[in-house]
Amino acid sequence: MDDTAIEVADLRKSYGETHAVAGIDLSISRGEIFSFLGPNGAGKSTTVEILEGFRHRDSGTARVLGQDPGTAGRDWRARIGVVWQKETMAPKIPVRALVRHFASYYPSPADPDEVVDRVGLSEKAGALPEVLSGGQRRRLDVALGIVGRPELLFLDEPTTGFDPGARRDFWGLVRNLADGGTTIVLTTHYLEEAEALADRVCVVARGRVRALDTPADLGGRSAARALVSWREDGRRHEVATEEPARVVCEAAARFDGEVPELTVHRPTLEEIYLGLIADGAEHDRTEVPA
Ligand SMILES: Nc1ncnc2c1ncn2[C@@H]1O[C@H](COP(=O)(O)OP(=O)(O)OP(=O)(O)O)[C@@H](O)[C@H]1O
Repeated sequence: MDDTAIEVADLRKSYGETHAVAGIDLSISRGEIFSFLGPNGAGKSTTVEILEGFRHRDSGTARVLGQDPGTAGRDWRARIGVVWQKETMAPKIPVRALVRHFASYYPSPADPDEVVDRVGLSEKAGALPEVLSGGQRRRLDVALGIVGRPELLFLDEPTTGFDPGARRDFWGLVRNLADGGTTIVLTTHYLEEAEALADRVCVVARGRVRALDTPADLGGRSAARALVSWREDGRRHEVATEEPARVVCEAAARFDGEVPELTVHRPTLEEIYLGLIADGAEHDRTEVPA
């Protein structure tokens, strides 16, 4: 079997004068958790909807599970799960019955009861969707997205409205799915979610890929200097260094033990991300003079 789940080259889509997707190239491996990050209006949803086969591209090539999403048929669609950014329209059917109903659309679905349990809705299995809380409603969307046992699962801001515990449970669920071989394409605005889950993150801004790498290496993060800071002689000292361990050891030797108010700071994914977005804005300004 081909190891590539998604391959796109020079993907483009405009709405009138808005170049929502302005030439995107990327490749996603089977079993990978791949995360899109980017500011509002960056072109993430448009890209993902083209890959899901719900939006037509203007130009470029796209292969998703070996087929062109613009022309692929029902068999292909049954291999894909989607959790939309907006709530799925749910009829007045209780949670468990609804998940069972959705399961009946797929050739080899998961056990609906197990799915309800996996998303943490067992206690609400008999409730109508309309009485669920925002976070519970979102979990129902996730249940409907995974009940067909998709090979490829698109999650568009899946944890909006989740409390911190539910978010961590959800991360566990996504990791389990990926361990079982499901390819996951996650769009999120939560940097910690991308960091916790993604094998690789793709920063998109103004319809283009700004950076694509592992969370640890994105934008040169792992090679970036650390900031070591401590209190000595009544004032704060700060050293930006590629060798934080050496700086800490030297300080520890001087103090013969604990170093007062010692901190070692490495750039967070959020700091790297904000830098990439700012760099991109500069780049765009030089490309398109006001
Ligand atoms: N149906 C549409 N008609 C016209 N313009 C659209 C349409 N859909 C999206 N756009 C525009 O295309 C650009 C990219 O939108 P898109 O929804 O892909 O961004 P996004 O990165 O998913 O944003 P967000 O993080 O806010 O969901 C935006 O400028 C948006 O206004």
